[in-house]
Amino acid sequence: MQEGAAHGALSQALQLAQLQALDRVMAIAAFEVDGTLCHANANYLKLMGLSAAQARGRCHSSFCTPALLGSDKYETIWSSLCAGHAYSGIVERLRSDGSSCWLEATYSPVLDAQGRVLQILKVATDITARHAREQAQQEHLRRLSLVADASDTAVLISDGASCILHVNGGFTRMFGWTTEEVAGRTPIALLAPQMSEEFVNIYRTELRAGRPVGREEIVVGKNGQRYWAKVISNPILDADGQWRYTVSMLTDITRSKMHEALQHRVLEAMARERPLAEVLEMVCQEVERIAPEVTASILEVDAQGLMHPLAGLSLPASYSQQLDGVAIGPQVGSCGTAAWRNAPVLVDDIAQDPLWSNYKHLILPLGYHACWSTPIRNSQGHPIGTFAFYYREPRTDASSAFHQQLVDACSHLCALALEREHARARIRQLAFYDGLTGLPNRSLLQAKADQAIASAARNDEQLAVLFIDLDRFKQVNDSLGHPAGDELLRNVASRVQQVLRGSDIAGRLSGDEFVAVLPQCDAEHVANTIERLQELLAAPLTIAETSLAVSASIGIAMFPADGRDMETLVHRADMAMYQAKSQGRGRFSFFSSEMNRLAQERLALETALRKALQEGGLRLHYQPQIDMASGQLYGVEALARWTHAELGEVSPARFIPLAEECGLIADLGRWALGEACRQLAQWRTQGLAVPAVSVNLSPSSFHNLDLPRMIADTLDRNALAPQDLTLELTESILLDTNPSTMKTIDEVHAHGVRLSMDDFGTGYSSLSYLRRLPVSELKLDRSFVADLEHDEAARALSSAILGIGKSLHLTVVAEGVETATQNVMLREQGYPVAQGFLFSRPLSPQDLEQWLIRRQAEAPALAPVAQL
Ligand SMILES: Nc1nc2c(ncn2[C@@H]2O[C@H](COP(=O)(O)O[C@H]3[C@@H](O)[C@H](n4cnc5c(=O)[nH]c(N)nc54)O[C@@H]3COP(=O)(O)O)[C@@H](O)[C@H]2O)c(=O)[nH]1
Repeated sequence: MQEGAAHGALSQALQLAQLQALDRVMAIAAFEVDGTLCHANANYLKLMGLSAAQARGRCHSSFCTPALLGSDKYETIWSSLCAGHAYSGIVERLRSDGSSCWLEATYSPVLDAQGRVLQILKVATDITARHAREQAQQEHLRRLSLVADASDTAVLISDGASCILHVNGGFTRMFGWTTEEVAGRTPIALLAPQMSEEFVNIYRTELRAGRPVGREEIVVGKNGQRYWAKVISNPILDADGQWRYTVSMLTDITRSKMHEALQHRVLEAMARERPLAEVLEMVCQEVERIAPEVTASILEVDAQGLMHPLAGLSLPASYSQQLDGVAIGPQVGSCGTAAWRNAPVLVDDIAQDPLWSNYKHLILPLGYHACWSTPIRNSQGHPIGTFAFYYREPRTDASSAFHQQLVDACSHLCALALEREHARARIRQLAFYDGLTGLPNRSLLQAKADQAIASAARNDEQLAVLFIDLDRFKQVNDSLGHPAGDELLRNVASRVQQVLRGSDIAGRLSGDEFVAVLPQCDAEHVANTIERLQELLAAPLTIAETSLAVSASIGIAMFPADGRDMETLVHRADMAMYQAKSQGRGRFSFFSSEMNRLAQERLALETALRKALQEGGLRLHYQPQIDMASGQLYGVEALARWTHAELGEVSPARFIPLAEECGLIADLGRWALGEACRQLAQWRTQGLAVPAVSVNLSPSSFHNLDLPRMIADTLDRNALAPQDLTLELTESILLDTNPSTMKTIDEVHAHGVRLSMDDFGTGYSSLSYLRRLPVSELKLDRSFVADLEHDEAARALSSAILGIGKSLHLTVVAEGVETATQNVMLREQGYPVAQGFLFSRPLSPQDLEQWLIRRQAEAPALAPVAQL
């Protein structure tokens, strides 16, 4: 009994201790069945932020969140408690300050002896901090999984046996499989079955050793879609260093990899100047390596719209050859139509598609059923080729995305290679061919001729070089304009080519000069060829609505007789051409050694003349011009003289044309002007009355727009008036089409310098021409004067010319008066001025001074002139 009482006391004490311990660590509260708080320990009050007085009478619902109160849950739980059922859970409650706290709580109904619920006892622990941590952790995990699933990187987790455990959303999107579909399968067998066993072993060894493995691989998805993927596999080891998992990440690098794989090789080949066909074949091979299910082909489309196979060795040559030269069009298979439309053409069923109706018999026997062709465009967007895939198996949607990327990469590269080739061809054309006629230019002609000459030398054969110069080409150019001249040259080039053999070489040197090289050719063959050429050239030709009679002067030099190299042969053929030209139009002439001698002489003379002009070796003589009425000096004409050290006196009739030909005439004119003005000024200083000086200027001197200023300076420098100077022009100036000529003439005239038309009556003496030129003087050509005494017509003409001059208020000077009879006749006709040996030959300045002094002394006897 005592023992029992002791045991009971101990048990009570223990219960009390437990309750006290519970009371110390837990928050405890008791609620009436209606929810009124009837007891709360210190922990509870503290947790809820209440004093005992504030807690008293509060209802349980006042601690609950509006969300809980608004839901059915609250009523359900409370009813269940009131029905005697306990409830445990994590609950959110509101403190007195409105903040929320999280409790791990147990609600226990307190029953009376009859089992009726008297109160609800709540025992709770504050887990607010833990709850916040867990929430944060969950959010972190949620975000992580979002990253994993939302990322485009495919992530795959496999175990140590390489069996797939999990794939992320990115994997599913990229490859089409969900985790459920691929769990348990090995990644390599699934994605890259082509991978070698050797690599698989290395791969596993590395992972087992804890080392990550990275590689770039072509991988295949659920529907056959292919990607070029960058794969990084990271092994996850456990605490014991055992390989437990592998996390592999696969990134789609198809586009960049394609560009890299293709561009690397192709651009390198281009940089190494490999031929176009080789570069494009490389593109096809690379494509077929990346996508073995296709056969690639590249065609070029030329400027005429004809197709030419460039690459695609996997297609039989017999097939490609049949496409060569086929014109693009609206129904010309996939390629011809793609180039025609300048848009991709995809034909999935060649057998049925009308685009292939004329060509399917070529391709179907080869086992191809589909063809996808894309135009290759130049930088202006025009089709210059096609890039095509031929398929033996039906195409799939999955593969076409991959193929599209290949097409994009390749057509760009092909365009680059083709455009580069076109640019090179254009450069070649510009560098070696004449832009106007398309004939080889001087450089190419030289190179080809060198080869032909070397071959002729080796085989001991003759070879002819023809120098062809069109007759009167300048006139066509000047009268019909340059476009007409160009057309004439193109036409002549084509006619020259027509008469030549395949082995002959034709080229254009410059202007209207062509050269032809005829290998294995004797003089007879040359003559025949030239005869045919002249006949062909003479065939009617209408340019700019004008019918032209074309002829050419041709010079011929023969290898080896006339020279052993092209330079010599062309030079000698040129000399022979001059010889031919001097004989009239449409002639030809073979080179001779006499011609050569003359040419050498001419060259020597040219050199000496240049030197004389530079070193003051030229002089001026002056021929008096006489006023017929008074017998007084009217003026003097300055005439150039040159005494050559070996040749002696060289006639101006020889060195003036030479100066024209070798471009010295403008310098000579400048010198003559300066010297004549200087001399006139000097005479005047000496007190000699020389009224004016005439200077001969060639038409080319008037091309110089600076001539008027130069004349004005010269006159100023010598204190002369403009009317002291007369410039003698020849009628050929009327044919000069240089735009500067008329402007210069007008300016010189406006300055007050007189202009005289020399040799009048021999050339283009037309009144309309004369009116255009502001001349003050005409000089009757001396041929009329020479014939005056014996020729009625000459007399009539000289009279008519005088009439023309008078009607235009021009002074007419009779040239070349040698006899007194001529002089009388001219005076009777009314000529106001005369010049000729009768009065004086051209004289040196000193002789002219003596002449003047003598005349002045004899003045009474000399005037009138008839007394001469
Ligand atoms: N552009 C330049 N042309 C010039 C210059 N100096 C001369 N020439 C031209 O050269 C041609 C030949 O000239 P030249 O041998 O001096 O002959 C001139 C006279 O000597 C000659 N003449 C004069 N009177 C007579 C004569 O009674 N009988 C006869 N047989 N010949 C005579 O005529 C030439 C002058 O002719 P023209 O100039 O037409 O007045 C000649 O065309 C010169 O023009 C020069 O510096 N620049």
